[in-house]
Amino acid sequence: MTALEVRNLHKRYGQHVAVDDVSFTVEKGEIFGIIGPNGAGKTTTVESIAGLRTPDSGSLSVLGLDPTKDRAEVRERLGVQLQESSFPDAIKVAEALELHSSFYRNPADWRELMELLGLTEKRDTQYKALSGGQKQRLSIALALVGNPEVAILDELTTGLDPQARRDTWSLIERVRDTGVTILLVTHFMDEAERLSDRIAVINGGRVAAVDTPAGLIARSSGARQVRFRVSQPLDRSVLTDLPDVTDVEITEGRWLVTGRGQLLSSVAGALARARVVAEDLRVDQRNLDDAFVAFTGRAPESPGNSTRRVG
Ligand SMILES: Nc1ncnc2c1ncn2[C@@H]1O[C@H](COP(=O)(O)OP(=O)(O)OP(=O)(O)O)[C@@H](O)[C@H]1O
Repeated sequence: MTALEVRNLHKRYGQHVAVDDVSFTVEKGEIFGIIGPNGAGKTTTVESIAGLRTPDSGSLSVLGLDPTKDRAEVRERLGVQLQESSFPDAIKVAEALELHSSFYRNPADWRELMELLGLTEKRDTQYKALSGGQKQRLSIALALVGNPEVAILDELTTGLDPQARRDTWSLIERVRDTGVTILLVTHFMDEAERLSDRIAVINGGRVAAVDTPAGLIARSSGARQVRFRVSQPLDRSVLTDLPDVTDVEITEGRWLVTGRGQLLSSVAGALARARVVAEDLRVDQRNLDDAFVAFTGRAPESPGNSTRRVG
């Protein structure tokens, strides 16, 4: 069953094309990640889905509804955590949650959410006195307080320290396990890889690829390398003859085999046939950072650049 459908979305600000042509479909119950460089059009895309921006062309469907026409119904069934939330400075944590829960027909238990997000001891603290991480956790709680069927989380864990990030990931997995569909915009490749069932890579206002994290990594990886020592003499041609192998270097008894495709299993099979044991075997591990570079031509923003400590 489809939860979200984006077809040929196009949005410009004046002469500047923010979203050129974006299409993807999110199934019910999925965590769908969106990654891409700064300014790629991620926020414009998700804010259009949330009905907060009006696209110039293309079509959007949220649980079968049109977010530009069926605003009230979409608001009821879709929760949004935006990059920058603005609240009155003097509002207290518990007041904000109670107030927002009153906007919905079938809200979640706001006290439970406050507890889940570690905000109970800050319940009487004013918004202006919260740390960056606490404000972030409050914005997640507010996205979930309406008991939404779909939640949009933009920069979910920006501003959280490593432990708080991991706790938030567990929380999001628990939310997904209750059947909520999650659209997750993130700059953190570890977060996208850990949480997403599928990921869209957006670059220059277009979808560069949509796949599972493993699929993106597999599609992006060019050369792979395997390193090992051999238990007994081995003829180099045993490996250079393999179709997946492009290069073999031997330095001081250490073998470095470069190749593509199923390199590790090809090499392991050839060594086994030659009755040679590979010792101290290492395989270069490709991850989503490599996929990001391959599909966008840029390195992902380093988490260290934007992570603040939770006060
Ligand atoms: N309200 C606006 N008016 C004018 N230009 C805008 C507006 N909002 C976004 N843009 C521009 O549109 C482009 C896409 O912005 P958007 O925020 O959607 O990208 P993004 O992928 O979410 O970026 P980031 O990762 O930095 O949040 C950017 O060049 C941005 O400067």
